[in-house]
Amino acid sequence: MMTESTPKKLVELKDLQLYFNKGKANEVRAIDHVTFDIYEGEVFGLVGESGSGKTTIGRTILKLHEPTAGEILFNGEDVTHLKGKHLSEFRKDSQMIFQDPQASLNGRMKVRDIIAEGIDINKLAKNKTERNAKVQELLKLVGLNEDHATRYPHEFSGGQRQRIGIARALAVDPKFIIADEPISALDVSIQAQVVNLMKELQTKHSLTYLFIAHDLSMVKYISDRIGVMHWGKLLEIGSADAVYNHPLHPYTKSLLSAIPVPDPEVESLRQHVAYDTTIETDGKDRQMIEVNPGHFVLATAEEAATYKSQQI
Ligand SMILES: Nc1ncnc2c1ncn2[C@@H]1O[C@H](COP(=O)(O)OP(=O)(O)OP(=O)(O)O)[C@@H](O)[C@H]1O
Repeated sequence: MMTESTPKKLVELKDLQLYFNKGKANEVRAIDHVTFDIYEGEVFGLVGESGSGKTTIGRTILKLHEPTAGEILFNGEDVTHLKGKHLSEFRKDSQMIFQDPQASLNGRMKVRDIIAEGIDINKLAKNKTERNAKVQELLKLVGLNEDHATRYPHEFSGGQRQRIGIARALAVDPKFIIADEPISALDVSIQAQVVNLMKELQTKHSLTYLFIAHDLSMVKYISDRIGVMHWGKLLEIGSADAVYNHPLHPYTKSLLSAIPVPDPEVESLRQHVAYDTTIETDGKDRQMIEVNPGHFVLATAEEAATYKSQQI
C-alpha cells in the first residue's frame, strides 16, 4: 500500500503504441496510444476482456516486444530501447509471474534449479552453499518446504506450482513484478491463498505490481488503482474503489455487470449491461479527462460531463 502523499513513479508509459503487422491487412493495434504511470509500492490492476492488449502491455514493458512508438520509463530512466548490459540490469529489476505455472516451469528441472535460475544468471550467490540457502529461504517465504527443492514441477498442485513461480520471480530481488493472470488457471478454492501470498510479499518486500486480469473482482481486492482496457485503448483509470464502485465508462459498467454475484436470488435480478462499441469507432477525438481527482476516463468533454452527472 502507498504511504506517501506524492508517490514516486516507477513505471511510466507515454503514448505507447504497439501495432502487430503494421501497415498490413492483418494489422492489430494491440496498444493504441496508452499513457499511464505505476507508482512505487502500489499494485496497479489492469483489466479488460481477452484480446484487449493487457499481456502485450506487460510484455512490452519487459522489452519482449519493441513498441511501434511511444516511451517507457523505469525509475525515471528511458528504457524504451535498452540493449546489452543495461537491458540485463533492467530485466533483473522487473520480473514476471505467468498465468499457467504448468507451462512456464521447465518440467525437466528440479525446483531448486528453477528457482535459482535468476540467481545463477545474475551471479547472486558466491557458492553452492549460498545458492542452496537462498533457495531454502525462498521456499519458506512462499509457503513451501525445504524438501520440495529436489522435486520436479509435476509433483506439485497448481497452487504450489504458482508458489514456485513466485519464488523464482523473487529470487533476484526485483523492484517490479508483472503478474499476468496469475490465478486464472487455479482452482477457485486456492485463488485467494495465492493472492493473499502475493499481497503479503508485496508489503514485506516493498514491491510494485502490475496485476493483469480479465475480471474486476479479484483485481479490486488486491489493487490500489485500476486501469480498464479495451481494443488496445485505456478507457478508464482511477483508485480501485472509484473504478469498482463509481465506474464512468460504459465499458467498465458492462464489465462490472458481468461479474457473477454469489447469491443466486440477487444474481437473477441483476441486469447485465450491454456495451455499445460505437463509442470507440465513431472517429470522435477523445482524451483522458479527470472527472474526479485521480479518476480519468477516455471521453469527449460532453461525454465526461454526462458520465459525471450519471455517477452514483
Ligand atoms: N505476436 C502477435 N502477433 C499478432 N497479433 C498478436 C500477437 N500477440 C497478440 N496479438 C493480438 O494483439 C491483441 C492483444 O492481445 P493480448 O494478448 O495483449 O490481449 P490480452 O488482453 O492480454 O488477452 P488475454 O487475456 O487473452 O491474454 C489481440 O488481438 C491478439 O490477437
